[in-house]
Amino acid sequence: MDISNYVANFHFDEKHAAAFDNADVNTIDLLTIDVSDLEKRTNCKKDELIQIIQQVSLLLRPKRKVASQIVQSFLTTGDPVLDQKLRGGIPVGQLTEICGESGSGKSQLCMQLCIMVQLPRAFGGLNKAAVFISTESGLETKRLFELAKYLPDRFPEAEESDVFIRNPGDRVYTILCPDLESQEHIIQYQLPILFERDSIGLVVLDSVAANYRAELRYNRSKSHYTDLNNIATRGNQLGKLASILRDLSRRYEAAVVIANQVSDRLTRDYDAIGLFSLDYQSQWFNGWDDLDPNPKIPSLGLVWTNNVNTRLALIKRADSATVKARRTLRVVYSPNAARIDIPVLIGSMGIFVPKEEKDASNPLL
Ligand SMILES: Nc1ncnc2c1ncn2[C@@H]1O[C@H](COP(=O)(O)OP(=O)(O)OP(=O)(O)O)[C@@H](O)[C@H]1O
Repeated sequence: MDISNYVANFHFDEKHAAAFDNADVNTIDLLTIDVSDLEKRTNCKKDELIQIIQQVSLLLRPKRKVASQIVQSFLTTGDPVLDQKLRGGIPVGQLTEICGESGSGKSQLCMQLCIMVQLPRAFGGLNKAAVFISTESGLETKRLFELAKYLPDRFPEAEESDVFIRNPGDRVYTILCPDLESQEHIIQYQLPILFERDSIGLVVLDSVAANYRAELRYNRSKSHYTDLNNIATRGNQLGKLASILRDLSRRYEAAVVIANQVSDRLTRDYDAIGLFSLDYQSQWFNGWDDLDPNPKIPSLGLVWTNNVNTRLALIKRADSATVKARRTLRVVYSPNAARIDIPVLIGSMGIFVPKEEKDASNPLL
């Protein structure tokens, strides 16, 4: 009997344990098969079976938590104003997606978080290591060092030694997975081992869509059935991926940040397709609406959207042709923060809210 997989220190008496083993009844069977069928299969008495089922059900009942007992912790972005607007920073124990077009700064923000997670808790870090899983090109270690070098500028009131990281690469595990098979293997088997061996506070997956786009794509010009099959397989794999990451993030109190690519969004005639159409409604969870200059759609569709707790979009501003480093960081949806557009800049120190915005949002900062 496999009860020890679910609860510790629960033992069936010898008679029932032998009966369940002989009838090949496991814990799930015990809780799901009709008790009369169990009675026939195991030759145990019905009232004894009911008693055992009640005991096991009680032990497996989810622990109740009231909202006030749930304490949400966050990893700092390294910018107090950005953290304030995100209502704390990057949530721990949840999945956060950062989507945006190429060059919008997704990897920059991910690398920045790999530095921040190493900081002491007093500065919003978790004093833990990061895992950076890349699917396209490896981690830019030179940039990682540059970001770490600017920590004293980010925390001017701190003693320099408190925010000094001599070798930021020492606490960032980097893994390159160039195809879907290695990606699945790494996330399912290697990542849990890393979590057991070291104190990990952040997992970055940069970017999630690359391998799915290459291997399980929707391609109308080929067989329609292959397309449908690919969509179903992809949905299944994405659900599994999110579930493993969510489980690890909760169990080990880590933040999980996933970079996602985008494709162009075509404006549609809503008079024709209706306001209840998915195309119209999706503006609220995709991040870009038709009023944005170059509307986009995050890759991987609805299944993935449903698996992500927080979606942040990095949007190149209309004036980014003149001021190249300007971006809008949009909270698309989040359990912690309202939808909001935050003007940010990408500079040598990483992503930050420019001074004039800081002054406008809080004159004390
Ligand atoms: N050392 C630096 N100093 C200032 N800005 C930088 C520096 N390095 C990169 N950038 C900025 O970051 C942008 C690139 O960001 P990043 O590589 O994170 O994009 P991305 O969204 O991850 O793109 P992709 O999807 O193609 O990987 C550049 O356009 C540049 O403006």
